[in-house]
Formats: sequence, structure tokens, C-alpha cells
Amino acid sequence: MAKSKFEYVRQFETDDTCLRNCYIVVRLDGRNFHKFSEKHNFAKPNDNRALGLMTRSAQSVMEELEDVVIAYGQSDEFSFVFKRTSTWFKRRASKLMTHVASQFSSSYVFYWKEYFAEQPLLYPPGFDGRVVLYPSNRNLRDYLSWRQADCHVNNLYNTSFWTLIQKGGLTTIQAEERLKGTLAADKNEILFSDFDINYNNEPMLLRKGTTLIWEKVRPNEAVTKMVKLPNAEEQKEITVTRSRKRVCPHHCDIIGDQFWEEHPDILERDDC
Ligand SMILES: Nc1nc2c(ncn2[C@@H]2O[C@H](COP(=O)(O)OP(=O)(O)OP(=O)(O)O)[C@@H](O)[C@H]2O)c(=O)[nH]1
Ligand SMILES: [Mg+2]
Ligand SMILES: [Mg+2]
Repeated sequence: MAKSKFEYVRQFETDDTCLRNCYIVVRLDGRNFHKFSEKHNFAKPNDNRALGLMTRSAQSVMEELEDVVIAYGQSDEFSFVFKRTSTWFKRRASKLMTHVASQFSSSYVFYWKEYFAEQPLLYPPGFDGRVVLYPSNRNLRDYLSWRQADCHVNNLYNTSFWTLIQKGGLTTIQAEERLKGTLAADKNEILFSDFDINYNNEPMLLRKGTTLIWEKVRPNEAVTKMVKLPNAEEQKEITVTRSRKRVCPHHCDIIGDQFWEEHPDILERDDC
């Protein structure tokens, strides 16, 4: 078919292919969730319904989009890591990012009621997205460590801040003043001596965030299949076992080596 005279406009499209061999990370973050959390009466400092919904939406992303090997989330953000050899959507950054963002956003709305039964969704939430490439396993692990360290720092601050208000009767300004210049050890000490709270006993979900990975379902599922054997006229029924995988949440440390040693299949070799 002859090309139309308008065809040339394609040349304005820019190439956004992600560099080969790199892990492709898509990070989403809730748009203006400070306001969204207020309007929807999120519990302070952490709302388990909101965290559950974020995780459910991230699970949906992993189930629908190929090649995401691990995802990590906390607060209003989630990072999705595509395997470094992925050729999904020809590694086009815009395609990968928009698919992740739209699948996540629609899931967030779709599953809202399962988590926020009595609380209506008042307006459509949005999520921004960015793509970052990491060329080595060390860089990728450091990226995930950075996000988990951020989770820890924020959660320790928020836990101390809201404890001072909710249990200590301080105003927000007084609580801010009390925490100004304090180090992690000071905050631990405030929680422990003033409120009898051992921060290390706070739920792992809140201290460590949520890591999603693919895991084999045990026992392997047995399915019956009709097959035609070579050189045979009729079909025969045989039983085959299929190893199914599903996305499983973990709330553990991913900064140290243990997690990676226990799940050696997540990372690909650096010399691929
Ligand atoms: N009460 C409550 N608030 C939450 C919870 N999770 C996230 N938030 C709110 O969401 C905000 C997320 O921070 P940011 O992503 O830095 O800020 P933002 O308001 O979303 O703004 P942009 O991301 O720049 O659009 C926090 O500051 C909280 O106000 C929660 O479990 N409970
Ligand atoms: Mg945000
Ligand atoms: Mg955020």
C-alpha cells in the first residue's frame, strides 16, 4: 500500500530503547498522597489497608506484565525490576513505564473496595513513573537497599512523631520540635523510655516494606491431558505435573546477603 504523505511524522518519534544487559527499574509513586491519605482517612502513621492495596496492585502488575522478577514497595511507592535480559516491548522505556503505571493505577481502583470497605474512593488517584537502568547486580541491590533504608528512616521518624502526638499528647509543632536534630538512637530511646515501645518489635511490614517475588507453588499441580502418541490412532489420557509459580510477599531485610542467598534465581549473572 502506498504511504500517505503524512507518514513522515513517524520520524519525529525518538528512540527510548533501554540499554542492553541492564536491569530496568520502573518506580511508581502516588501523586500528592499527602492529600489523598488525609481525604481518605488513612490511619497515622501507617494504614494497613492502604499498604495491602498497594501490594495487591503490585501483584497484579507482576501477574499481568512479563519479566518483572522482583518488586519492592513502601508508603505510596513501588519499584518493579525487569530482568536484565528482558526483550519485552523491545525494551522501550515509555512502553514499559506506562504499562506498569496504568496496570497499577487501574488495579488500585479495582481492588479499592476489598481493602477500604466502608471508605468510598472520593476521586481517581494517580501515580507517576520513572525508569532507571542498573548495569550490575551490585547497583541493583544498592538501589533496593536505598529504598529499604528510606522506608526505615521514614518509619522510625513517623512512628516517633505520631507516638509523641497520639500517646504523649504533644501538638504536631511540639513533636516536630522534640525530634529536631535527633539521631536514630535518640528516637529509639524516646519510644522506649517514654512510651515502653521497642521499635524493633514493630511489625516487619512497617519497618522493612514489602518485597514481592515469584515462588513455586508446592506441591506441583497435577493435570490430566489428552495426548496423541506418535504412531497411534487414538488419543490417550496422561497425567503431567506442572510447576506453577505465584507472586509471594516478604517483609524481610533485603540489604544484607541472606535474602539473596536464599533466592539465588532473582539475579542474573553479571557477565550475561
Ligand atoms: N496517614 C498515612 N499517610 C500515608 C501513608 N502512606 C503514605 N502516606 C502519605 O503519603 C505521603 C507520601 O509521600 P510523598 O510521595 O513524598 O509525597 P506526596 O504527597 O505523595 O507528593 P508527590 O509524590 O510529590 O506527588 C506521605 O508523606 C504521607 O502523607 C499511610 O499509611 N498513612
Ligand atoms: Mg507520592
Ligand atoms: Mg512517596
